[in-house]
Amino acid sequence: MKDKKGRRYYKNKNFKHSLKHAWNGLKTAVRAERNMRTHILFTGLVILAGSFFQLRQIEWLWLLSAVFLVLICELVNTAIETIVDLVVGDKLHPLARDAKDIGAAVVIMASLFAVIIGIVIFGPKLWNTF
Ligand SMILES: Nc1ncnc2c1ncn2[C@@H]1O[C@H](COP(=O)(O)OP(=O)(O)OP(=O)(O)O)[C@@H](O)[C@H]1O
Repeated sequence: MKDKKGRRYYKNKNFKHSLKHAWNGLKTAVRAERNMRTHILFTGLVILAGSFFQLRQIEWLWLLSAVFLVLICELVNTAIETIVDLVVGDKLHPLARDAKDIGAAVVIMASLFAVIIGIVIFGPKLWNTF
């Protein structure tokens, strides 16, 4: 569907529109995906722990990169799942399974990276504290 100027009618008109739709996408993902809510909870806990241990700037950079990578991958995974469900509906298909499994693997890889970063940063601090 196009408007009089030949543009798709649902195309974002300006940055504010783009931002509004991105915010809606974030809300949809948080509402629909329990994993997304878990990642957000962990992000909050990690930020609290970072403040408690008064991390250095470089430690904050690694930590925030890791937790944001997990959130980004979970959003991409949710988008993949949504597209797969749109295409196949209730039908089972090996390619649908593969697409979803690979999407899940993306999140697992990012989570593994975040766990390693967490151990490297907090491991010695916890060891010295307790
Ligand atoms: N249409 C399908 N055809 C074949 N296998 C499917 C299909 N939909 C889902 N599966 C299989 O079931 C698994 C779970 O699918 P589901 O849509 O419930 O993902 P999910 O539990 O929301 O994933 P995540 O834990 O990453 O959020 C997929 O990883 C895939 O192996």
